[in-house]
Amino acid sequence: MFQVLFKRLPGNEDVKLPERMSAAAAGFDLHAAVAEPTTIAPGERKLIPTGFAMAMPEQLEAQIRPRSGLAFKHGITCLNSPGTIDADYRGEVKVLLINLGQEPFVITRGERIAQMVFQTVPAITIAETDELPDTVRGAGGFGHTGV
Ligand SMILES: O=c1ccn([C@H]2C[C@H](O)[C@@H](COP(=O)(O)OP(=O)(O)OP(=O)(O)O)O2)c(=O)[nH]1
Ligand SMILES: [Mg+2]
Repeated sequence: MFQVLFKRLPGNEDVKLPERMSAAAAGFDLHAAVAEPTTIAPGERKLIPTGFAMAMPEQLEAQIRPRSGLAFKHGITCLNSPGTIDADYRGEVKVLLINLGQEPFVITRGERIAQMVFQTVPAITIAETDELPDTVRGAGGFGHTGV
């Protein structure tokens, strides 16, 4: 079990912190902390504030992913999906949305705009070498096994 800390940023007492909408949901829904209704025009991207900052153990990262309902119904998705929240980031979590639909989309304060999924990050060390271990695949890739 990992403990994650959420800190509301000033002026956002009315905006819900990330929450699971079902007991075993993988994603914690993120709420928009826009001051006023914000329109994303077709093809436009906007960075949407969430009103909180966070701290998690360094074995974790958090991924910001789209909500499938918004994607399906309105073409709203995360441009940098999945967005990466580093364990040492203490700034406001923001969601980079893009409207791939045909209609303008209006985001209202408190609306659930994306979801955040936690993942463990393996501890690794890096070493430089002149020789890599052989494999059957070798350098084959990009469809070399056929379709
Ligand atoms: O959807 C996102 C993606 C990133 N971030 C924050 C947290 C993350 O830790 C930081 C940096 O993100 P990233 O590493 O993806 O961006 P970068 O362009 O490499 O910026 P930096 O040079 O600050 O790492 O920005 C968000 O709030 N939302
Ligand atoms: Mg980075």
